[in-house]
Amino acid sequence: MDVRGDALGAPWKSMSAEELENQYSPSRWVVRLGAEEALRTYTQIGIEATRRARATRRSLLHIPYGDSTGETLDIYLPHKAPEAFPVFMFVHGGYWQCGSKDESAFMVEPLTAQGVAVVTVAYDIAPRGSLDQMVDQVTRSIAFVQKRYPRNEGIYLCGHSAGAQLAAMMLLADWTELGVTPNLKGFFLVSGVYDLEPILCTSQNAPLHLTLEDAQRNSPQLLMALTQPADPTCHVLVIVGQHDSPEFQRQSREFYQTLCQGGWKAAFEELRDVDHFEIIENLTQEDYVLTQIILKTIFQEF
Ligand SMILES: N[C@@H](CC(=O)c1ccccc1NC=O)C(=O)O
Repeated sequence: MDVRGDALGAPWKSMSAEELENQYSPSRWVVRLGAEEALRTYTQIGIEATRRARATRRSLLHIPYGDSTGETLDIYLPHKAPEAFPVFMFVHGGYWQCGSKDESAFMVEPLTAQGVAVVTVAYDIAPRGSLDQMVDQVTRSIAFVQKRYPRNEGIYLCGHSAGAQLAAMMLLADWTELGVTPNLKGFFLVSGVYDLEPILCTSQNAPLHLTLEDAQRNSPQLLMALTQPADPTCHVLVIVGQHDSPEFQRQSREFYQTLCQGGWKAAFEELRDVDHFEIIENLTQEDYVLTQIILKTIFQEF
């Protein structure tokens, strides 16, 4: 392919190292605050939401779904937990090297108030875990939830940023060897990265040590082009913020297009006036547009 063709198909290939670093540093695109303050605020809101969730909701904390110390999850139950309920699982972001379930219970209050159980998933971030291990861990966390709540009214998987890559990989998971097919009814992929190759050229790769092969094996954008939907009725909503970087917006749009071409029931939303972090922070609010989209999807109110 000539240089022009390459740049058209993959505009990041013609970017300088500095520009690529910028495009893949979400906090630098926050307009309401400085980059460091934006990251601090995100963590604080997550910690506070988690504290409130644990104080006000019935919770089962640090439940192991596997043998590794990182393989635990938290379950937050609706108040008068009925026999059966939908389950919303959240896979946190942080470029596979930071973040934790213990500061990620943003959406617990509004969702449990409507009868939805919320599960926040921990996985072994780098340098302890490799990306292949993280994908395997998230797969097993979903199988664990299905086995624990076999009569669930649907599992809805949400991932943010790097967590959206992990969640998107679940569209391609092979459940046969786990002995259970989870009742996955919807995906919410928020401000994600679906083609990992550009990450190789950024400082984010220092603790990850991704090779080109690792990146390709874990890029749902590449893998999705080669597969058919396991369940064509499963909703996949690809969401990005107006103030996400152009590269993050391109990644979401192209992944959405690939999902459509592959026959998935996909939708795309660019949410106005929000950046990479505000989208998730706002899930603490019942009246936020994305909280409402999630509730409408779960309760099929269209
Ligand atoms: N150092 C990164 C941090 C970051 O990307 C991030 C932080 C918290 C949750 C998600 C994030 N992004 C992707 O996973 C930045 O520049 O914003």
